[in-house]
Amino acid sequence: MTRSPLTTPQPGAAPPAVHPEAPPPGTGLRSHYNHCFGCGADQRHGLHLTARTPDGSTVEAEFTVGEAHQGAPMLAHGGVLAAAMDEVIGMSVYLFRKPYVTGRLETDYLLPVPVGTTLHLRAWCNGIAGRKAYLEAEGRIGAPGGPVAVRAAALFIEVNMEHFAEHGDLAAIAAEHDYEVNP
Ligand SMILES: CCCCCCCC/C=C\CCCCCCCC(=O)SCCNC(=O)CCNC(=O)[C@H](O)C(C)(C)COP(=O)(O)OP(=O)(O)OC[C@H]1O[C@@H](n2cnc3c(N)ncnc32)[C@H](O)[C@@H]1OP(=O)(O)O
Repeated sequence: MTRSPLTTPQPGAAPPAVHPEAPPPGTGLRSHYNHCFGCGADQRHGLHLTARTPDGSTVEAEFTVGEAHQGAPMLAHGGVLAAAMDEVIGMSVYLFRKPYVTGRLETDYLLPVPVGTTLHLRAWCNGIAGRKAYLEAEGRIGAPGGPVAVRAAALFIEVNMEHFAEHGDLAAIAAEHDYEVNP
């Protein structure tokens, strides 16, 4: 991965520990929001990623590139692939049971990805320093051990739920999460 210093764990960053309330190994992860472009079942234009964790600290998902995801004829749009990486990384950091948002996302495109391809996505955390989580993901063509087509490195920043209340629609989130809007 060609990464910038901004997505390279800073000195003193600690390796992440599996959260005691993380889903057990082998468990599927539920969508964090029904209308999410990445994982929401009710978002008809979305990517519909469904993920699982093999070990409570990393996440795996598959994304099949469809006609709606084209950039060049019959080839995946780079921005859509970046969205898939953003989503799978977001799912992996949510295993730590805190709300995070993407601060920075870097993407390497190594191979063209034709429509109809299933990308096998994997995301993991390289370290945590305060509110900053340093994460990485890859997308492999056709199989978990297939050729790497996309790599991403990201810096996610921990926020509080008020972030979503102030800037978005906390009530919509609270409808799906165990969170009181007006405690
Ligand atoms: C949906 C809610 C559901 C809730 C349920 C639970 C949560 C579920 C969680 C996950 C599920 C999956 C989610 C999938 C979706 C994918 C994720 C997205 O697409 S998120 C959308 C795109 N991202 C934004 O909209 C962020 C917009 N930016 C901001 O709001 C702010 O800039 C923010 C919060 C990122 C930082 O602002 P500050 O004021 O809080 O903090 P400051 O002091 O600026 O930064 C803190 C530290 O981080 C560094 N930093 C911040 N941004 C950076 C950047 N872009 N590059 C490098 N460093 C950065 C700073 O230098 C600072 O570092 P130093 O502590 O001084 O060492």
